[in-house]
Formats: sequence, C-alpha cells, structure tokens
Amino acid sequence: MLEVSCLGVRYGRHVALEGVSARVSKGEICVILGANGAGKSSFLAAVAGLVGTEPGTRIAMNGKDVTKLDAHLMVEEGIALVPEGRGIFGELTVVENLRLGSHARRAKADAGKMLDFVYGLFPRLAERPRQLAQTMSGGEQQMVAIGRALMSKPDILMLDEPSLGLSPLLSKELFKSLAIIAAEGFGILLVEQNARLSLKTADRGYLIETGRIVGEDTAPNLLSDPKVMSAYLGVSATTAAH
Ligand SMILES: Nc1ncnc2c1ncn2[C@@H]1O[C@H](COP(=O)(O)OP(=O)(O)OP(=O)(O)O)[C@@H](O)[C@H]1O
Repeated sequence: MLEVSCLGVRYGRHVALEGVSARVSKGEICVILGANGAGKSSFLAAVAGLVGTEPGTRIAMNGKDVTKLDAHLMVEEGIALVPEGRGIFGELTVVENLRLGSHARRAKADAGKMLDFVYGLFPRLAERPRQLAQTMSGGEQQMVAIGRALMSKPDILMLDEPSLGLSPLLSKELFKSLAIIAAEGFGILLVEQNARLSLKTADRGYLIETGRIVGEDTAPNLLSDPKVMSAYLGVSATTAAH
C-alpha cells in the first residue's frame, strides 16, 4: 500500500537519508530501528510530506505517485503521522483534539464511526471527552495523539517513538493497542527506541544506519539475531538470549 523507493533527504550539505526503500501493507506493522541521528524521524517526516525529498525519490500510496505532495494532501492520501512529542493541543479538550483529525475530506463522512472506534480502543478517552488535553497523563496524551491521527481515517499510521516517556507497563499497553489497530486493517510504520518491545509486536523491521537501510527482515528473525540484538537493542547478545 505504501511504497517508498530511493528516498533521499538533505539538510543543506548534510545527507540525512540516501536510497531508502521500504513498504508497508494493509494490516502490517513495520518498525524502523536505528541509532540516534540515523535518519528515522527524517524518514517519517519525508513520507508525511513535511520535509522535501531529493530527485529520484518515489513515494506511492495505493499505486498513486504522491512524492511531491504537501503534508495536508498526504493526509488525504491516507498517511497520518503521530509526531515525537505528540503534538496535541493542550488547551483544547480531548474530543476537540480528536475532531481536528476528522477535518480531512476523506474522513468527514465517517467521523462518528471513527470516534466510536477510538473510544472503543481507548476507553479512558471516552470517559473524559471534555477534559483539557494538557491535564491528561503522558499515556493518555499519547492516546489522544493516536486517536487524532486515526480520526483522519488513514491507510497508514506512522508513529515517531510512541513509547517515549511512558512506563514499561504503559508501553506494553500502547503496543497492544497498535496490534488492535493493525488487526482492523490499518498499516503501521513506527520508529522506536524500545526496539525489543516493538519487534515483539511488529511483523517486519528495517535497520537504518547513517541514512541508509542496512537490513530488513521479519520481526521474529530480527529478534533472534544476536548481532541485531547487540547493535540495535542496546543489550548484549548473551543477555538477549534469556
Ligand atoms: N532540520 C534539520 N536541519 C539540519 N539537520 C537536520 C535536521 N533534522 C535532522 N537533521 C540531521 O539529520 C540526521 C538525521 O536526523 P533524524 O532526526 O532523522 O534522526 P533519528 O534517527 O530520528 O534520530 P533520533 O533517534 O536521535 O531522533 C541527523 O544527523 C540530524 O542532526
């Protein structure tokens, strides 16, 4: 459904990404792993239309070339991004934040249905629709951010480090929710520090180093590869085996 080939991003003279290819299908969870500064956030931002790409880049959604579209048009093509830091509006209520997501033309007709889906997924939000978003806990704010992205009825939901700042328990719950979202047919592409937890939930993973893809495999294969464990999971191969 999402197919990216030969993606390049430069910031002035600095080449942040070069020749990056990746794909995400309906109902699939893909994770991008890489060290700090490898280019993970830049990749999501480029796919979302938030940063420009180099000549030769091709981004296709459902077979349509969307390479040069601006961010708001990417949303109409079915790509939604939950940015690092969540980007919710603290002085708006939970339901006002959620409704912002349904301004996309593709989402308007199904806004009620999507709101029911989000409330079913995150009952905590259904209990407090009129609470100001800034007074919600970190985990709840992440639910608002994901909920708002879902309200745009995306085909692909992209998340930049969604478990950042969450407790291990909340992170686990977050990944359970992502599995439910994928089971509904949404494709998920995420960047995560918590590589071990994300690989347990994901179907496939990409390894990125200094702006290039250096590996791709199924999540179970990556999890059982000692080299990957020590390079990307921040634990020694011996520890990882237990
Ligand atoms: N707006 C920008 N201007 C200049 N350089 C940038 C900009 N954004 C990112 N970079 C550089 O591009 C490279 C990739 O950054 P990016 O944030 O995509 O990496 P990352 O893998 O997401 O890192 P992290 O895990 O630390 O967030 C880094 O060297 C970074 O310093």
